[in-house]
Amino acid sequence: MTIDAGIAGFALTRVAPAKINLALHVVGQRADGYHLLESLVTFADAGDRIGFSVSAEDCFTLSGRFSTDLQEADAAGNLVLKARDLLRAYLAERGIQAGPVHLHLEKNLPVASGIGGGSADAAATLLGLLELWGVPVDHSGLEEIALKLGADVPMCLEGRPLIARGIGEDIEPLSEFPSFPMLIVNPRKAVSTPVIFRMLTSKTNPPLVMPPGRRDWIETLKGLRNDLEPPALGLEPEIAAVSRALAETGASFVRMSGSGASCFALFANTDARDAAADILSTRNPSWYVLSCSSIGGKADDHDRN
Ligand SMILES: C[C@](O)(CO)[C@H](O)COP(=O)(O)OP(=O)(O)OC[C@H]1O[C@@H](n2ccc(N)nc2=O)[C@H](O)[C@@H]1O
Ligand SMILES: Nc1ncnc2c1ncn2[C@@H]1O[C@H](COP(=O)(O)OP(=O)(O)OP(=O)(O)O)[C@@H](O)[C@H]1O
Repeated sequence: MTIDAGIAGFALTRVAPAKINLALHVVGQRADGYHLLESLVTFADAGDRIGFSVSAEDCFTLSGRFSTDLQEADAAGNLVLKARDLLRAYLAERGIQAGPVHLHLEKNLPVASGIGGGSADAAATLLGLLELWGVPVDHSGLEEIALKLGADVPMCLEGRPLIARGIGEDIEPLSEFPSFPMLIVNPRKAVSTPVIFRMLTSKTNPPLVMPPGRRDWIETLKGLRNDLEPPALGLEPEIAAVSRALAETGASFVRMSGSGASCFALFANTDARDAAADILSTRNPSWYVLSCSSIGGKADDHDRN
């Protein structure tokens, strides 16, 4: 694994979008220790990028603002390479030989930050390799590979608003969820997902209930929770500062995503989001601030700019 110039010149590129848990209810625990969740999820229109080219031999290169945070890790532990190897093994079992590839990861999302960067990379790698290799894999086969890579990978394959249940594999698309101007802010403190799950005091919390009929989505979100927020706040108090700073910008809605420490804010329009991004970046130069929009299902009447 080497750090190199970048993603230009690849045969194919794919964005691996940041995942946002708009709400995350922990409703039980399986015998193997994994937690049962009910999560309302959307995705940003920004994230990591992955480049794909056919090559004489397999290779993996990295660039991007957060690439050095992954350099330390064993290259074989990178979810991009795990996804390549699992897909190749799945195809080999079915008599399909998948040739060597050069994969490039432009790591733009902070690592271990609750926005599923590694899971998004794994999902984008699966989808990109299928296209590069020109091989057919049915949806259930792909979901089976995805779940082996991580509980968040099946939802990242979907990449659109959805409700996830089970440990994340039971997915119901939410076509009516709109796009929102959004900020994602991380205090640059890595938070370990298994540690936060272990810190949970209650494993059986009230379920995620969606009100019937036409919804005010912001009011709906306010009635839901992220059950991982209290333990994450206990471990990393700066999450409270991020959340407070976002709320003070006048955002319509603020919450922590996943196991933290990233928080997100939804805004009524792009002007309000851009003004908030300027203020937060100036006052907190060490924080990671991503100005983007969430990807909508169908209806999209929230950005009145
Ligand atoms: C917090 C979330 O990001 C919400 O979407 C996910 O539940 C975590 O998904 P992920 O990072 O892809 O999780 P994995 O890589 O599969 O698991 C990491 C660790 O998190 C814990 N884990 C994860 C998912 C889950 N439903 N219950 C768990 O208890 C387990 O200790 C597991 O060993
Ligand atoms: N391509 C990758 N990008 C990010 N992390 C990776 C990658 N490959 C392996 N990892 C490892 O996976 C762990 C989780 O990283 P990730 O950034 O996906 O966390 P996260 O955003 O908290 O995920 P989630 O929201 O799914 O819990 C890190 O400790 C990191 O070392």
